[in-house]
Amino acid sequence: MGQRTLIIITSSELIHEALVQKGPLFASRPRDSPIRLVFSVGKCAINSAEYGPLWRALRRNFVTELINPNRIRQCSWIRKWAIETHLNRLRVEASNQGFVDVMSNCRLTICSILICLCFGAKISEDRIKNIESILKEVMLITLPKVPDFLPVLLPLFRRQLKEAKVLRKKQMECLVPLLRDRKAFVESGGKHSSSSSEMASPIGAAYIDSLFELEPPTRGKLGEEELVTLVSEIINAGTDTSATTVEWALLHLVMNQEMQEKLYREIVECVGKNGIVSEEDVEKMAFLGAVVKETFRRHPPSHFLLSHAAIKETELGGYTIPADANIEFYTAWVTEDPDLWEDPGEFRPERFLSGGDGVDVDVTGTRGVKMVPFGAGRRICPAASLGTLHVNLLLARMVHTFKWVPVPGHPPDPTETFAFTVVMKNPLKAVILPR
Ligand code: HEM
Repeated sequence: MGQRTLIIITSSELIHEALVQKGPLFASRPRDSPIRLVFSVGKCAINSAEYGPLWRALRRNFVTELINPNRIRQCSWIRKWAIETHLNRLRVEASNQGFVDVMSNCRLTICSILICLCFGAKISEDRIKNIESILKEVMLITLPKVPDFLPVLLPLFRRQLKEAKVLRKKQMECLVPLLRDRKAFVESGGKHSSSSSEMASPIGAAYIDSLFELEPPTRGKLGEEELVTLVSEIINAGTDTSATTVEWALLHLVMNQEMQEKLYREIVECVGKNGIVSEEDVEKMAFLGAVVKETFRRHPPSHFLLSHAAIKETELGGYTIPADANIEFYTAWVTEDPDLWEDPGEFRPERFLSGGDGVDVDVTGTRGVKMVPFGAGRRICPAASLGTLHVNLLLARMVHTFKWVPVPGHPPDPTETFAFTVVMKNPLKAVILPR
């Protein structure tokens, strides 16, 4: 890999011009650093004509098999099961230690939902914890590093390359058994039973089934290495982003009890004090939607988008972008811009209600870039609606079931730190009181 120019784009107009107006000229940059390649086999046949068609086939498959509205409805039992388990776990944790840790619980719950969506299997909490921690390590080791931009420095990263290979082995060991179980289950028409997991219905119930079948153009079926990579990417892409959002939203609700009461009242008006919030209910809750949007604006889980590359020399906003330049988009900047937002540093969900400065915002960025928590253009997060549903539902059920208050003597600390997503440096702890 030769040396490439690195360009970081921060302006709202240039992000829009590059990703929406000139999208095809700013293609995805396949993961091609040696450390990333350890985890990206196959999907990432660099410099090969295969990458584009394979990526498009996977994306199409993702949309039809994982996030179409019918499939989302079919899988609502998974969220119900995972969130009930989540609320019980919080009760136990609170009675054992007097408070709960928000992030670790939300990560575990979202991760269990995504594992179940992918493999159609309910597995033990210890196994979910093991998968979650291995995938978190994978995510951290594959973050962009200096040799991604300056390959000449690669020799300094030999130790990390070795560590990456050991980690890849662990990743395969924890996911391949699930994958083989599911395959045997599907091939036996639902008769095969495994001692290590409880399988859901074999037909159409697990995302991995569609990957077993997939035959992308120019190549045969995907192998186990590739399947593990693809499923890990989905679990990683959906876990931290959603869990971080719930944690930041709750931080504001803990610090501002009036806001929390307003949200609680909206939920009770919709489902009653003892009802159970459903997926249809959350769509009717305007204030909940506003709290979640304001969280995406004020605390976008990811400050940068995925890497892009200029496929040929291109003009952007009057500048010449050289062919093959690495383009990074720093999108968090636009949500802090006082020309685009009133008092951008304030957390004020009402800005997304009638008359507010955010009410007409297009979060897909198609009509202009004011906030793009899911990216924009051809590479926009394919699961934005599913991610939003997970956040809305989890937050609504947590606020409906418990009143959230600060731990006495330990006020929440809103300092940020970077760990793939931008998270709270000191994870949120709170006391929960039954409603
Ligand atoms: C609150 C939740 C979420 C947020 C804020 C979020 C945000 C993002 C962002 C910013 C990107 C990069 C887009 C770009 O570079 O233009 C992305 C990509 C992606 N997201 Fe999400 N996401 C969320 C939930 C999910 C969920 C639940 C899944 C899976 C079920 C998922 C799967 C993906 C995948 C597979 C990609 C990569 C697409 C590609 O390679 O083209 N995301 N997401």
